[in-house]
Amino acid sequence: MGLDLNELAQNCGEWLRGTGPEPDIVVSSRVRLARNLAEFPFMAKATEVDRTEIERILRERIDLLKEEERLPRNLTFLDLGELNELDRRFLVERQLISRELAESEGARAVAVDPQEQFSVMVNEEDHLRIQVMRSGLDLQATWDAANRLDDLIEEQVTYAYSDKLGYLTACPTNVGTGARVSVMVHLPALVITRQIDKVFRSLQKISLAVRGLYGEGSQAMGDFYQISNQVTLGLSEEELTKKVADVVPVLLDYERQARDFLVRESQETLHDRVSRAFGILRTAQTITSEETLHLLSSVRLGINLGLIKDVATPTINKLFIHTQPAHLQKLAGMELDSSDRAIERASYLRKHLASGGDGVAEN
Ligand SMILES: Nc1ncnc2c1ncn2[C@@H]1O[C@H](COP(=O)(O)OP(=O)(O)OP(=O)(O)O)[C@@H](O)[C@H]1O
Repeated sequence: MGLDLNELAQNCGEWLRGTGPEPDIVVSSRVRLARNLAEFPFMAKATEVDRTEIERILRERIDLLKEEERLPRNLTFLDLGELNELDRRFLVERQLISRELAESEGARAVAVDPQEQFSVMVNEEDHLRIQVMRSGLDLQATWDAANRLDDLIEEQVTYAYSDKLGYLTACPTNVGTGARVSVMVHLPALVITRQIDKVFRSLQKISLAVRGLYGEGSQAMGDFYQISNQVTLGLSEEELTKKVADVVPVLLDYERQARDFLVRESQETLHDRVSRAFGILRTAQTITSEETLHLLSSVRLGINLGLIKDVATPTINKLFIHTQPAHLQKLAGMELDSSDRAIERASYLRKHLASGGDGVAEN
C-alpha cells in the first residue's frame, strides 16, 4: 500500500499541529540517529551494487517488522529514484528527507508514516538516518520513540560499532551516539529586541549548535531556529538529551521576557507590526516565500500575545510549510514558475486567512 503524496500535501505532519507542551515557542522536538551496516563500506566508498543491496536489506527487514506488527503497518517505503523532482522537493519542505538525499543519485529511499512522526532515510550521508519528530517540547518521548525504532532495526541487522567509540558514522562529528537531539523554536521577540546573537553565542559556548529552519547551512527563516547538540561522543544518550532539554526553559524565559518588554515598552509599534503583517498576508496579490515567512512570523507572535484572535497557531504553522514552492505546486496540481507561484501563494494565503480563520474561501 503506497503513501499518496497528493493527499499528504493537503495536511501537515503531527509535529506541526501545536499539540505538545510550550507550543507558542517550541514548535517541535526531533531526534535523529546516524547508523551504518557493518558489512558495507561507508557511503563515500559504497558502489552502486552496495547501495542497492543496503536498500534491499533494509526494506526487507522493515517489511518483516511490519508483518510481525512490531512496526506500524502504515510505514511506507518510498523509492526516491522513482519520484520526480517536485515530489522530492516536497519531501524536503516537509522535513521528511534532506536536500542532499533529494539531490543525490543512485539507490536511495525513505520510509515514512502518514502522521510523519517517523522517517528512516536510506543511503544518505550514512546508510541509515532514523528521525522521529513530535509537536512541542517533548524530548523524552521523542527520544524513547527513536530508541525503540533503533532497537527494532538493530535486532535485524549488524550496525557498525566499536566498543571504544560507539556507533561508527561517515562524519567523525557523529561518532559515538550518532544522535542529534533538537528543538525547533520560534524566537521573534529576541530578534526584534536584537538579543538573538548574544543568546546564540552563549549556546555555542556550551557546545550547542544553532541552525536555521532547513538545517545545516540554512538561513534563519521566519525567526525559527533549531537548537541541537554539537557533540555526540563522550556523553550518553540520556546526558545528551538532558543537555538540550536543560537549555530550553532558559530560552523560553528569555523569549517571554523579550515579549513582555515589547508589550510594555512599545505596544503601539508591536501592534502596528502585527496588524500590518496580517493585513498584507490577507490582501496581497503576489508575494514571495521570503516575505511570507517574515510576515507569518509577526502574525504568529501576534496570536501568541492575544493581538490576533481569529486565527490559531496551528493554521500559521501549516501556512509556513504550505506556502513553500513545492507545496504550492502540489496543492495547485501543476508546475508553476516563480512569478505564478507568487500569485498562487498570495491567493492561498488570502483564502486561508480570510476573516473567520482557516479554510474560509473568498468569493
Ligand atoms: N526540532 C525540529 N523540528 C522540526 N524539524 C527539525 C528539527 N530539528 C531539525 N529539523 C530539520 O531536520 C532537517 C535536518 O537537520 P540538520 O541539517 O540540522 O541535520 P541532521 O539531519 O540532523 O544531520 P547532520 O548532523 O548530518 O547535519 C532540517 O531540515 C531541519 O530543519
